[in-house]
Amino acid sequence: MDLWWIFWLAMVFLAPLILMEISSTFKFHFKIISYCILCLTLSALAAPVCLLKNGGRTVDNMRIIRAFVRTIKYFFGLRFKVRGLENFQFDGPCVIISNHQSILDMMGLMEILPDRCVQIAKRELLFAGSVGLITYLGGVIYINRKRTSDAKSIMAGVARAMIDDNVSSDTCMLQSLSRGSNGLSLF
Ligand SMILES: CCCCCCCCCCCCCCCC(=O)OC[C@@H](O)COP(=O)(O)O
Repeated sequence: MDLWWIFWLAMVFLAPLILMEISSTFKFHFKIISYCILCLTLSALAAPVCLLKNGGRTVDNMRIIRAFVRTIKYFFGLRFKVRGLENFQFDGPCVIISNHQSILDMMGLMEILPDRCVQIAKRELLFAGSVGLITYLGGVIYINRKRTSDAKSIMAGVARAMIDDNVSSDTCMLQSLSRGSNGLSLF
């Protein structure tokens, strides 16, 4: 009986494990690619849940997206430590300005994301397959960074919506997700 297929199947699973032991560069890229594939897969799973629960594009879907994203840490054996959560208590509407460095930070963001928090992101995200779809369903507002006038008018619209929502400078919170700030830090 030809058992070569078992050998090749085993190699498909074993080769990455062996290469990860040998090369830290491979390990890094393998993990990043796995992370992206996981994001695409979870987005594809979360999209129908969002549509069934909330019917379309709404910030309420972010609760569902947040729950899906929070599972990613278990795939990679990660644990998050949040420092300064006492500075992150607020009653009314507010603006959160977060500093992030890569797509990996999204996991940390989702650990502390408050309910009904409308996010602003670069427009390119809309074209990221199922991730684009999930950001659309989650009510993300897109900014075209290549067209400053468009970006400005979108931001002006956001500002008007915030004024309508009674967000004043008193309720603005300047928080940072990066290390070393006085606000909130994620490790
Ligand atoms: C269920 C799995 C879902 C996975 C993805 C869900 C994502 C939902 C939240 C989206 C919020 C993302 C905020 C991104 C903000 C943004 O757009 O940052 C741009 C920066 O990077 C700078 O980019 P660059 O200059 O190209 O390095």
